[in-house]
Amino acid sequence: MRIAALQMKAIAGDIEANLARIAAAAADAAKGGASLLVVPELAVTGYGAGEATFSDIASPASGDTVARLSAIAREKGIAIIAGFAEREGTAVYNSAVFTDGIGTNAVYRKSHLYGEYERAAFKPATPASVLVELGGLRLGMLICYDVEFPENVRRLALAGADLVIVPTALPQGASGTFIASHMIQVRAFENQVFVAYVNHCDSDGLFAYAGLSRIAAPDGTLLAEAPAQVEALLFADIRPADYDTSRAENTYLADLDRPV
Ligand SMILES: NCCCCC(N)=O
Repeated sequence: MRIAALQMKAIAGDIEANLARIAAAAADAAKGGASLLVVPELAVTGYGAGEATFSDIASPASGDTVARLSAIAREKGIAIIAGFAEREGTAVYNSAVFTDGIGTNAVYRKSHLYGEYERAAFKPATPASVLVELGGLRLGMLICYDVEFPENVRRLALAGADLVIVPTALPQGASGTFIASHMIQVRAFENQVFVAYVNHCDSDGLFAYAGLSRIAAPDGTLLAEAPAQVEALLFADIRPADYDTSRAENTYLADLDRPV
């Protein structure tokens, strides 16, 4: 299955502009033969929108934001995973939705919020394995900081995920460069899964982002990577059978509970 990942300069607080950008990328991704388009953390609202704006424009899983993403997926003929601010009652979650546009929607809520900015705006969710099937593959979702906790990726791998999708808002800096340039490939290798790590680029007035989006294979190699500061649409062919040797040589999951 071919996937596409949009490293995106989102506009803080401008849902219309961000949805238009996502729709254009969905058209390009479908033309490129992709079955799935992934866009960054809070791509619909912009990561730097701020607590008050998140509260004002947050939308329930059954609401307008997911409906419009689903309509884009249906119109362009491609599934979409997108970060959005999700409202449930008085709570607002930092969420990501999978929609195939033809009836399947699945929402994942970020469990490991990063910094006071996020903790002031969002409610943390209990860590959970949200898996969806697409193109014969099992996709799991995490959001940015979640992936920096090995337990979260391991949980998805043990639940049967072939591919872990990570919408992200990784800031510029030495730590961000290390995480993007090293940690993501290790997460893929130590769990023998594919990992798609999809970041913002440039800045939104509040944050400057590292870019450096990438799609890593189970053997730790990169199938695609973006530069630091510009928008990019990445493509990768996800073929688990190509990594049977890696799985046979690196039996972490099988050996996890083997008696010592
Ligand atoms: N190293 C922590 C960066 C996490 C940023 C985020 N949006 O979760």
